[in-house]
Amino acid sequence: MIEVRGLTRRYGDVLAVDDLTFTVEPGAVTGFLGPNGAGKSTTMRIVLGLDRATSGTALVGGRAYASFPAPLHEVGALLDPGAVHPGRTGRDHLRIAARTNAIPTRRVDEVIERAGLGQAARRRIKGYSLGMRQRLGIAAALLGDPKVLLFDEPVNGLDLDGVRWIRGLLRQLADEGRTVLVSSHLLSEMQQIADRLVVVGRGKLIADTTTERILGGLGHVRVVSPEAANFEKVLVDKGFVVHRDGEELRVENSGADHVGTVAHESRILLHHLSEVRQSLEDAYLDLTDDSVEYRGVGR
Ligand SMILES: Nc1ncnc2c1ncn2[C@@H]1O[C@H](COP(=O)(O)OP(=O)(O)OP(=O)(O)O)[C@@H](O)[C@H]1O
Repeated sequence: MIEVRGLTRRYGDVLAVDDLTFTVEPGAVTGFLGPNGAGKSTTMRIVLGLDRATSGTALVGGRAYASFPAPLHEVGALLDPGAVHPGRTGRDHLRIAARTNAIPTRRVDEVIERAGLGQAARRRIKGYSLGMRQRLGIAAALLGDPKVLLFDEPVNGLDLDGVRWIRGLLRQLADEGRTVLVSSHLLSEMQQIADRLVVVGRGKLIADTTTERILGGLGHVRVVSPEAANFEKVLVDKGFVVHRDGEELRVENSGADHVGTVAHESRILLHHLSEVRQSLEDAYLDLTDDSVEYRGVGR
């Protein structure tokens, strides 16, 4: 489990992380979603003891990263896949990491296999494609068989096969009961990968819930009825949140089944009844509307 409490990180005038609180539970893939500069990498770096918090805490299994005697056994991370010695082979890179962390060498071959590095493990890293570098980074993250894994933008720059492979791997790791936090600014990608979403913008928490609820909760029901004014009153009396525009109603946070049932019970004639679901992308843009640091002209 990862517990972030009141986390704040200031760099001079920039408030990179602003009083952020969330928990990442085991057994699920949690997406850490936000636009560029939202503070995702900074938060992950603090969890991994690579940066200091200005205030607040970030704990793994109830402890600070720095307090682990053998951190690779507790937490694995893919941060910057470029941060490796280019002249070494992938296998040597992993062997050195294993040796310095008292991990048996046979584990190196296991993670090479799990990460699908295959024969590439015996080649020098400088000849690796981005996809191979990502796989090597993931092999390194898995080396200590940790219960908690953090992946910073793991699908960046990967082709479709690579993206599919990462999706499958994240799912397996979560199914094994591990805690999996994966950051991305790719909303469509998160929709396919994550069970839960922690959404951030400008260092602040915007939402922390299931992916489904973000999608479903922001949807609404559209109704067209010649008796719209009457139906509006009936719905409001029953506690629904309704907006009316002539013969058209917009019923928030509900489903067509509920609204249809109320119409039937009240003998109200409907000409149209449909659920309008937002894509995560639209939902996300709505949520972060005030929080996007850089936005292209013309949006
Ligand atoms: N070492 C640093 N010194 C100064 N400012 C920094 C530093 N690291 C991050 N920042 C600033 O903090 C803010 C958050 O950056 P961060 O990299 O954590 O965001 P992010 O959500 O990971 O974005 P991206 O998707 O672009 O990686 C940005 O405004 C960034 O410029």
